[in-house]
Amino acid sequence: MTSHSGKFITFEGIDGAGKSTHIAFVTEYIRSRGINLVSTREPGGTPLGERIRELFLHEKMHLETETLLVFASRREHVAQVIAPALARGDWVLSDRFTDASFAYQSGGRGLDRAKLQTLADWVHGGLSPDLTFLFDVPLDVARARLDATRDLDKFEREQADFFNATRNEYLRRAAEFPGRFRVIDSSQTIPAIQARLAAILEGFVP
Ligand SMILES: Nc1ncnc2c1ncn2[C@@H]1O[C@H](COP(=O)(O)OP(=O)(O)O)[C@@H](O)[C@H]1O
Ligand SMILES: Cc1cn([C@H]2C[C@H](O)[C@@H](COP(=O)(O)OP(=O)(O)O)O2)c(=O)[nH]c1=O
Repeated sequence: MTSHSGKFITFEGIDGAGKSTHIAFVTEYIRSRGINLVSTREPGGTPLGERIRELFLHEKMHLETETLLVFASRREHVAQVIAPALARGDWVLSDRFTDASFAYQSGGRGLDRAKLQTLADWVHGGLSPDLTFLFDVPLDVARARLDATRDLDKFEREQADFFNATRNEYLRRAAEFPGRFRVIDSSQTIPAIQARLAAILEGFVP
């Protein structure tokens, strides 16, 4: 649906699903094919977006304020980073994009999906991911991995019901858009996951 020549790949999953671990592998895999790529993330990806990210992650606010902030960050990200990179023919790897807003703000928090769709139509400017990896894992596995590693942000401190609803919305989106989503069972070992990622990418890179 997009007119660019680069590819736009996004990475999604509940906190602790292993997204960061596997982005590194995919980045290396694509670079090794001689493709220029831009690695970025949301919320963030631009200097303004990174400032929004700090507010978004650490301040308490109304659900709709939170949603508007993340889409403001995304608008800047699309305009300054994603669209120009794709137009140059570079590939863009983004640690989260709009599916995260559906999963967290709608699935987890209960915002009306129609409002998110309106914002997405407004902010994307016709652009959409070509491929989305969803790292899917049961909540107890994700929590055990996170507890072992770091201080949690406000989303990571949420309760089990929130993360189960978030995960379910991701899976619902994956079923709705099977053409671009690849669901990865992240309870497997890292080498098993890498083998699956390589098999998917083999069919995707030129
Ligand atoms: N398949 C896996 N098996 C065991 N540990 C894993 C696996 N994937 C990730 N981890 C570990 O779990 C923790 C969280 O992974 P991370 O990639 O930071 O998750 P996310 O970015 O999705 O929050 C890290 O310590 C990481 O090494
Ligand atoms: C992009 C996005 C992220 N988030 C949340 C999910 C994560 O809990 C948090 C930051 O994501 P992330 O960068 O994946 O966190 P970390 O660096 O700790 O792995 O923001 C939303 O709630 N909505 C969104 O639209």
